[in-house]
Amino acid sequence: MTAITTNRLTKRYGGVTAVNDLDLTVEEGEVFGFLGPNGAGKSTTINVLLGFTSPTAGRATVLGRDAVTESKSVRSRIGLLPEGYHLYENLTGRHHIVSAIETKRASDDPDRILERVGLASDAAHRPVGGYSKGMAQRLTLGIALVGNPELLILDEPSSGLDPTGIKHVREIVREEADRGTTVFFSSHHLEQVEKVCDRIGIMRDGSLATVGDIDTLREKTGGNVITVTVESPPDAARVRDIAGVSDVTVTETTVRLACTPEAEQIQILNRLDRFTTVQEFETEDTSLESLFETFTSDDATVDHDTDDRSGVDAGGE
Ligand SMILES: Nc1ncnc2c1ncn2[C@@H]1O[C@H](COP(=O)(O)OP(=O)(O)OP(=O)(O)O)[C@@H](O)[C@H]1O
Repeated sequence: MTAITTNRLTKRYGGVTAVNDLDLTVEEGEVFGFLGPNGAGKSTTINVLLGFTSPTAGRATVLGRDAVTESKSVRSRIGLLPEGYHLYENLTGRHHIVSAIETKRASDDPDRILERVGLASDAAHRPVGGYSKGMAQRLTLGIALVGNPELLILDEPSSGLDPTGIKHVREIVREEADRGTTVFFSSHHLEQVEKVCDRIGIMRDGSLATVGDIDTLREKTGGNVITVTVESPPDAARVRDIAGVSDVTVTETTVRLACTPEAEQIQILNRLDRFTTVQEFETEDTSLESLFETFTSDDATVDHDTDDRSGVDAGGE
């Protein structure tokens, strides 16, 4: 079973199309990074998945149930960390966890959850009105973990967290994935996404611009960057003419070569060696940040053939 499937999902607000014909599939047990620039339609999609808003057209299925007509039963199986979760200032952190356990009719040990999210016992007994942003975020994550949810929907989970907290979120996400939980992780924190997600989908203007694991996306967008240490600077124009080189930056001691996806690195280095002496080289992977730019910049094109899984559940549409 897939954890999330949307088929031609569309949501319009008046003249604004927030989500446009979206086909998305998230497999059970995967950590899926849901990315996109501001206004791309991420929150609207999440709101449809949770049954908080109805689609204008199309369908969303979550944990095998219809997100609109069976939203209550869907929500009981989900752990949600929404952006800007409302906490009750006068209640303690522990009290929040206890009430979440009662509401979900779960049997969790509240202290175990507080310990998991790194809220030390004295903090857990203080009213949350005095919490820092990061402590409030840890508590919200704790609330999401109540009841061993089958699907965790995390909207900007690293918001307000210090580097230790950010690492801690990653560890919790991996632990949850290891016990079979599906994690739907929406974030602008690309470094965190790159470290924790199995697959990512990048939204743009309400549709998926691309989806896949990061290595596959790297292959699609092409190329690596090779930084070469050289004996003397070669003529940049001649280096630029080497087949497979898309961009060149020359300094006194280095040549930085952006290569096309199909380029043979060794041939490029051999050619470069004719214009200078290659001493050593290093290859860098394209960062998720530059992939994100590739798929969301104004001149980016939507990658139509990436999600081969979408068609399977889309009833052949
Ligand atoms: N309730 C609403 N009424 C009118 N327009 C809305 C509403 N909710 C969202 N929109 C519009 O839909 C589009 C998508 O918004 P959405 O909040 O889903 O984007 P997002 O990807 O979550 O952005 P961000 O990264 O800024 O949170 C935007 O143009 C937004 O203005």
